[in-house]
Amino acid sequence: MDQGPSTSSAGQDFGGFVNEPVNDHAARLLCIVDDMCTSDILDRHLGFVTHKTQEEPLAAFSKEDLAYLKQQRTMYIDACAPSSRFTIERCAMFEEDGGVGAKVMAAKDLKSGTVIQELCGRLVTVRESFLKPGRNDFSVVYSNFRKKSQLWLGPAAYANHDCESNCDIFFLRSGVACLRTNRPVRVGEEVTAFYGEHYFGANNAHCLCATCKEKVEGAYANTEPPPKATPLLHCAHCPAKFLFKSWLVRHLSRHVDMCKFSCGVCGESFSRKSSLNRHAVGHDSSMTKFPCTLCPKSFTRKEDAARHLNSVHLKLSTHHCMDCELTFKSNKEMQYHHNRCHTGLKPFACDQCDASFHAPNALHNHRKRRH
Ligand SMILES: C[S@@+](CC[C@H](N)C(=O)[O-])C[C@H]1O[C@@H](n2cnc3c(N)ncnc32)[C@H](O)[C@@H]1O
Repeated sequence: MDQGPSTSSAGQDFGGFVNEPVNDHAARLLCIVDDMCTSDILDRHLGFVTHKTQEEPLAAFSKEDLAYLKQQRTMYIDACAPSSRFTIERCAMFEEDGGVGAKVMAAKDLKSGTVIQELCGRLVTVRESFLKPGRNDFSVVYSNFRKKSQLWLGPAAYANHDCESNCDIFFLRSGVACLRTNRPVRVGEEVTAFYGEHYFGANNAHCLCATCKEKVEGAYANTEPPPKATPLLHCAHCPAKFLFKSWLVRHLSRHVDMCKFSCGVCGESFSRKSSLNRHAVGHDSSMTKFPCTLCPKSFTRKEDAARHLNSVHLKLSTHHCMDCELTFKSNKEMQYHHNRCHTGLKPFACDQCDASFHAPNALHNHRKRRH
């Protein structure tokens, strides 16, 4: 999101930009506390797993870190409170969000110029090298004026971009910005921000906002030549199609023998040797440093212990991806994520052209856009 000087309304220090030393620790900490808050507060409230930066957890939190976590928690608690002037809801509009996106909707009529303080987020300046595309760069504010990028994480990060947005960024205090309406917003209307002229490609050519749709601009414009159909590799055993041979080869192993690696200690079987190896260290007590607090199981990785606690004991998101640490509310959501991020599987084929997609909502968007 590009922010020139004109949108810096309240904060004279421009949200902590002035002479602020760039500090990867601060950025990491913000990612970690935000992931914790969205898991604990927002995801429980919504009933699905929202975006995560996947930053490695800290070994220990200092007193200052805990105070920081508390402040971030307060932002989400206020945002999810019944008195909040907006709600955060599921949004299946953008394929890039992997079926687990969210959007902000007005819960009350708002006059033009309303500072929605509870729709805020914390800003931390980052080096470009810190940002990992598609992982931790999902909410970045860029200042054309100061030539710096800042992560902006908190409830406000769920506001989508619209080329004629109804809100602007408003700097509340050093390091904290919220949204302010720039025209009257009616209850039930989506609350949107303007990310910048070129956030979704040059002149926002890939923008999928409602305004672009209405004006047949951005990704809806008919100016591009029809996309050249990429020859897809077909699986001989099922309808799956793949872009790369390596993806097809990996997929084919599923049709051969799903469980060819079995554990010599407990007999559990796995389709991959790496999964068996990971499982086997669980039998070696010298390697398991993270015990479950509620049962005798022990884990080599802190994330695995947390995932076990969440799924087995707390019955939170029980469907975990077999290839990464993300968990999902339903098996379908997990499968769509797995298709998109790990196998490239595109089982949802368009009946009017050669395109196929990882999830039904992506197919639906394609049909609406192209046919
Ligand atoms: C700051 S997040 C907004 C919240 C997002 N919907 C989510 O749940 O993660 C930015 C991401 O939302 C999606 N997005 C928001 N507005 C968009 C738009 N106008 N066109 C395309 N994608 C958009 C893109 O995936 C983008 O990377």
